[in-house]
Amino acid sequence: MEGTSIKASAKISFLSTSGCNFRTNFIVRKSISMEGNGKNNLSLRCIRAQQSDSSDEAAVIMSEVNDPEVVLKVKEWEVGKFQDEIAERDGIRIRRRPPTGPPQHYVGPFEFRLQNEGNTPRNILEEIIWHKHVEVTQLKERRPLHTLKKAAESMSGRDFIGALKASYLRTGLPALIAEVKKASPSRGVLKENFDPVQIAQAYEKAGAACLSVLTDKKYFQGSFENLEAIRKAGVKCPLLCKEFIIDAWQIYYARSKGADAILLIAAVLPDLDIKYMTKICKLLGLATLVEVHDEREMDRVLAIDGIELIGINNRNLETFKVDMSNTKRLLEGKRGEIIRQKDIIVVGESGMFTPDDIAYVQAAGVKAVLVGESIVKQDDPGKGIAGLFGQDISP
Ligand SMILES: O=P(O)(O)OC[C@@H](O)[C@@H](O)c1c[nH]c2ccccc12
Repeated sequence: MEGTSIKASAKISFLSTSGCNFRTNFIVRKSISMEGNGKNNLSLRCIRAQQSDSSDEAAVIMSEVNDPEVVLKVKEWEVGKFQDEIAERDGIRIRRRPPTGPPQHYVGPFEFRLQNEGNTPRNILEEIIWHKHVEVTQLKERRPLHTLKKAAESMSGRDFIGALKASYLRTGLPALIAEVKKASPSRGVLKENFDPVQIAQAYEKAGAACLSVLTDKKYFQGSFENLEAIRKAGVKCPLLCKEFIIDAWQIYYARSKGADAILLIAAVLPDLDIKYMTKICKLLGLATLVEVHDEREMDRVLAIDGIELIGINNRNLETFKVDMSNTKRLLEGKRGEIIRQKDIIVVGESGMFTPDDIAYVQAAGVKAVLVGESIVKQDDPGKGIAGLFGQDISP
């Protein structure tokens, strides 16, 4: 337990269960790295995957050993094991889980809190991701991938990117992805009497091309029930499931609840994850919005084949600072050229309140905007949209 500082004197240090896991993990990692990378015996590695990790993915990998898709799946499994190393190589600062175990330990009625550099999140995004990791691990136990897959594959989807393009052609203004957002960690509760279906219907009527529905409970007071309810209420706008995705399982889950698109955050996901998850989305007929915040993330995403939709977040998810010039900076010069060549649609995200804001990001090159706070806060979110654009954009 070297390097562990115990905050209060009454608190006791002990080796947590996760400490044991790490040791097991270490042994597994060692044996895998001895096999080299990439070209070694695939099935041997699959068997090892199954032996070392009783997860669903390993079972799926085993059942599809002869499928070319398996290569990617094994990669995904590897990403799980080598996550930190791969993430570091891609310049990712967000760690997927606390390196020294969760910060809280419950033993019977007692809570032990060990705090040290390793188990305290460095910023809000990291805190969200650590929480998501626990949440998804629990959800996956209740709904294994193979049962979920059937539900996801039986859903029919709407064309998210097509709707954005059609709206841009219709209005000559950036297509609106209107966000159904009750609260956020940076702004607190945005709307007290929050009726997600009513808001979604008002957005659609007022000219939104697509909707974004927050599904994270703890930090955004969203839910998958909201997503499902909006879909079932007959709203025709394609739906983006606004979730912190760290595991392919979540994509199938989102689809089974009615999503037409999902968000992948480049600050969180290594290239390998982005490639693999985009591939799954294509198989399921979902669009992928890949979110970047800085030049490095933009360059990583531009180097990945098959990306059709990139979001530039004006809000830094580590500090909450909003800076609209971010969109402009990331679209200047060579990057803008590549985006045009590849025919990628860029979505300006966050912190837009006025027609001037819209004009500013449109001049920078975006063809769509993702807006939550400024419209959801209005008594009539439909009127909020007209206010945001300075004109009625309803169809
Ligand atoms: O409410 P705003 O400032 O208009 O922002 C909307 C949207 O861009 C924001 O909610 C968002 C962008 N990327 C995210 C990733 C996770 C959670 C939320 C977000």
